[in-house]
Amino acid sequence: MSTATAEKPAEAHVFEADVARLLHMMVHSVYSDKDVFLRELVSNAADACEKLRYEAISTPSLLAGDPDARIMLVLDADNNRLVIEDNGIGMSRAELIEALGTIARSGTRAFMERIEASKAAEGAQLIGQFGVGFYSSFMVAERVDVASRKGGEDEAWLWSSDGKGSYEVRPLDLADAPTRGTRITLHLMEDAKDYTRRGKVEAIVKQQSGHVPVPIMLYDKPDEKPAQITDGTALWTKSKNDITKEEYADFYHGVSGQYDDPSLTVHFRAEGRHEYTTLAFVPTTPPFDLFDPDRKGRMKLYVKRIFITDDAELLPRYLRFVRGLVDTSDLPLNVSREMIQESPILAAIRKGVTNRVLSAIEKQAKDDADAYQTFWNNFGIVLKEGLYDDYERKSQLLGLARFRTTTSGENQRSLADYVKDAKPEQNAIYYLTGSSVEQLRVSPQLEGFKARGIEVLLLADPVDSFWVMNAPEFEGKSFKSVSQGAADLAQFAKPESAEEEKTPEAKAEISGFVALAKEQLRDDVSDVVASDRLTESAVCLVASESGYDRQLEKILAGAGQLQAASKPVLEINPDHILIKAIASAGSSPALQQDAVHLLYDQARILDGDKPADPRAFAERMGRLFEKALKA
Ligand SMILES: Nc1ncnc2c1ncn2[C@@H]1O[C@H](COP(=O)(O)OP(=O)(O)OP(=O)(O)O)[C@@H](O)[C@H]1O
Repeated sequence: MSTATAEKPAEAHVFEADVARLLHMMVHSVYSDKDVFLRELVSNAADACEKLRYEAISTPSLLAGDPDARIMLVLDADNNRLVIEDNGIGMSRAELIEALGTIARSGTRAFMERIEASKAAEGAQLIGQFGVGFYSSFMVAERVDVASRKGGEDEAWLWSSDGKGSYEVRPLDLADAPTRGTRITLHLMEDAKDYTRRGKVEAIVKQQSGHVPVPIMLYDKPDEKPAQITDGTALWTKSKNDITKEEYADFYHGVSGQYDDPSLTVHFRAEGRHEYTTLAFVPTTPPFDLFDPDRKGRMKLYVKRIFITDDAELLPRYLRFVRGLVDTSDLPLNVSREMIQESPILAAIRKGVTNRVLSAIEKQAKDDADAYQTFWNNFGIVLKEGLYDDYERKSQLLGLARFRTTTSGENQRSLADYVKDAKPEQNAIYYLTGSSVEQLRVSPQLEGFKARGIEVLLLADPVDSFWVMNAPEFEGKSFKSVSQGAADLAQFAKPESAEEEKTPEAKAEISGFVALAKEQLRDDVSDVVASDRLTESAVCLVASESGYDRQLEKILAGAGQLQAASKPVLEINPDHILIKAIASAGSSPALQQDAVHLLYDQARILDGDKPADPRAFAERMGRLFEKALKA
């Protein structure tokens, strides 16, 4: 019996504003690679088949007489149409409206900003990554009809749109709908007629979607017999030796939605206590969502080749740039959310996969320094989160870390390099944190270290301030900030141009100066000390031995997480000409006082801060200029 197509009129809906904007952009931007629409539709069709397989575990009747998943591509050159049909889960009326009228994903706005600013090629890559796949069909079609019947239901619906702001949904006669699943008919634009050519479609599908785990059938014409063009064998189940580099790359494109080639491929089968297969890739270019606040990984969990979830956190967050999957036969197919979180089997799998991925990265570091450097430039900042997060693997991760240092120039050095070149008497790894390497390089705190030839790590990523606090020793050496506490430089031989002994008068003048500075700056600093840290600059600020590192304090204050900032210590260079001159200017106390405050402000500016009181700073400068110019 026919459904009530005639009785129920089509309902008109307007696209959610974001969808309308997105569609406008898709249609009006000239992407170099329109072929991606096919990859997106085939991938949705495959997902729908996987969802059905999953649902059928608890409700076998859903498969009713048609148990084998398939995707059908029908070429219809006479009518200028291309049809993509699957016998998967299908969509109800509400699901059609929800899935094809809105954009559920949170990253959409960011996507649109990126796509508006992007070049053609990048735009095409972004489509897949942001999960706006279906809408890409409007790049080639002037009208798209989606006929769908949800598994187990006895009604079917037709969604239809020209992509220009609105769409219609109406009931569909069951005879005109797939028995189960979704049929998408693309009414191709004049310049997209080529997508009815067998050669073209077959080549694109094999290249882009050759490894989707559902067989794909191609019909040359609507009523002809189909040919199977891909066999639906999951690539990861094949032996490594039977897989070419290109096949891995194709698979990676599909699983990641990225268009670059993987820089590392990790494929292994674990046997023994737990059985699972992992196929994981490290991208060459960083995925756009690397710094999403949720820091979620994108590894997919399969059980016996059935897709279960991409939310199983199969790798620690600091490896969230890795894309791929784990397929295990050790979990039941109806594994629940709670089970995913608590399963000891998954915990063991997580550990195993993490170890394998890290060893592959370690191997690359050892065997191919250039490739590893690129890896580190892309992902080092994320991997370093593990130095903070992953207690067990801190030492291993320290071994992988690379740093800019006072001696590295534009290169980066490992801690093993650092330790190898350290002074024999040196028992610490010195570092300085800040907001940019350029600023750190000219920091006065480094002078005494540079003068004595002691290398200092320059740490400019925000995460650096956190992990160094609890970093374990590396090859017997602990981490020590050069901007905190005493500089412990006395143990190292002084440079050749060391100062001669000071006269008692000179010593008295310096102590007088220190006393004056303490008195004048008592509200700003916790102490004023003469030190051997400086060789060129007159002053610098350091954190007290017991307080937070200066940079960490700034980060915490910026995030509103600091109750009360601690006062820094002002260190002075007793050999500096300016200090000597001010110290001996006892006959002009007003000038001396101004100079002390200006020195303090100078130290703040060198630290990347503003003067403590900009107005007072300007006035003091003014007085000093006046005096100097009148003299
Ligand atoms: N053939 C289909 N069968 C069933 N549902 C589908 C089909 N095609 C699309 N959908 C539904 O429409 C939604 C939107 O699809 P779209 O391609 O725009 O994004 P997505 O598939 O969610 O994201 P991504 O492309 O990143 O996987 C899907 O999540 C799915 O619920």
